[in-house]
Amino acid sequence: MNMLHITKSEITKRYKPIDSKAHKGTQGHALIVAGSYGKIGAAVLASKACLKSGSGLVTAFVPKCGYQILQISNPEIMTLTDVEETFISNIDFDIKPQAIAIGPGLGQEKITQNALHQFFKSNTVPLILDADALNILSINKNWLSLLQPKTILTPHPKELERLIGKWNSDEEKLDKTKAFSKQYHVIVVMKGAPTVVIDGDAVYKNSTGNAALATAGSGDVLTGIITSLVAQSYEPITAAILGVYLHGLTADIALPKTGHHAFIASDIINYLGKAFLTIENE
Ligand SMILES: NC(=O)C1=CN([C@@H]2O[C@H](COP(=O)(O)OP(=O)(O)OC[C@H]3O[C@@H](n4cnc5c(N)ncnc54)[C@H](O)[C@@H]3O)[C@@H](O)[C@H]2O)[C@@H](O)CC1
Ligand SMILES: Nc1ncnc2c1ncn2[C@@H]1O[C@H](COP(=O)(O)OP(=O)(O)O)[C@@H](O)[C@H]1O
Ligand SMILES: [Mg+2]
Repeated sequence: MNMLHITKSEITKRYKPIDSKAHKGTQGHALIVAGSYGKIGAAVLASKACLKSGSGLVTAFVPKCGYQILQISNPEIMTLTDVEETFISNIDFDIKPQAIAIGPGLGQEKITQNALHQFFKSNTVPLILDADALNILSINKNWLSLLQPKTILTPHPKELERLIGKWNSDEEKLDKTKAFSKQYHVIVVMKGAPTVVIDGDAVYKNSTGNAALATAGSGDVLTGIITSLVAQSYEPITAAILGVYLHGLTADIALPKTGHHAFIASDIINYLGKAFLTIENE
């Protein structure tokens, strides 16, 4: 099988140090479309992880109820709001991001589903889809053909099952995911222990991470990391591989200090700097 282990040496080959002449305008602008009433935290986590992974500018697009939460919890992040108070109804903005994430905490209101449909019909910006964006696609499977090639999907096992149906073995799960990836020309980040990234017949198995990551919001953070790397002009497949490696590495570095129990999704964000330094110092 065409399976590559995502080891430190594979990562150092792909990592691009930040240019000494970089400025916020060259470090990529990422847009995070996320959150609904009660789940604005998902938007906070994803957008903060995005900023802390190197994007020069990050904008969060949230329902109106998320405005103050975003601005107070993350002063470095710009915030755009939907016309609706508690959910997103129309993905409309006048910025030019280099990568867009949609999904964490989004909810599945019918109006939100329609907003996604309209967006998919016209969008040409590299896209990362997670959580409710995946659940919405699962109940509207004919919209999958609207996605641009190399769109990144980051399902956990339940979200993957909603997309591709049940499997009876790991082999069948892999085969079905490869077939799905080929049919829609998308990259699938099969989250789990370990996370496996699928791009058609190419399979990349991650080598970092531990059970400390089994905590609310850790997937929202991964979405932010991968989106940041795409905004910084990494190829989508490289962003996916590097993103899952860094995400897992934060937990490996933190574990001796935090233990499994007390590690939370915000700690992934706190340890991102140390994870990047591990790669840079190779
Ligand atoms: N602070 C926040 O605002 C948070 C918001 N979140 C959002 O909440 C929404 C619901 O997400 P959920 O993922 O909780 O709901 P889902 O219904 O999609 O997934 C939960 C189900 O998936 C199963 N599952 C998850 N990971 C699994 C694994 N590794 N192996 C086997 N089964 C697995 C669980 O047992 C459960 O049955 C999403 O929009 C998500 O982004 C969550 O990320 C948690 C934090
Ligand atoms: N036992 C584990 N070992 C390694 N990684 C794990 C483990 N449990 C969870 N993770 C990682 O944590 C993340 C969980 O994502 P997800 O279920 O979407 O969380 P949430 O929706 O709460 O943000 C994934 O990246 C997954 O690979
Ligand atoms: Mg999730």
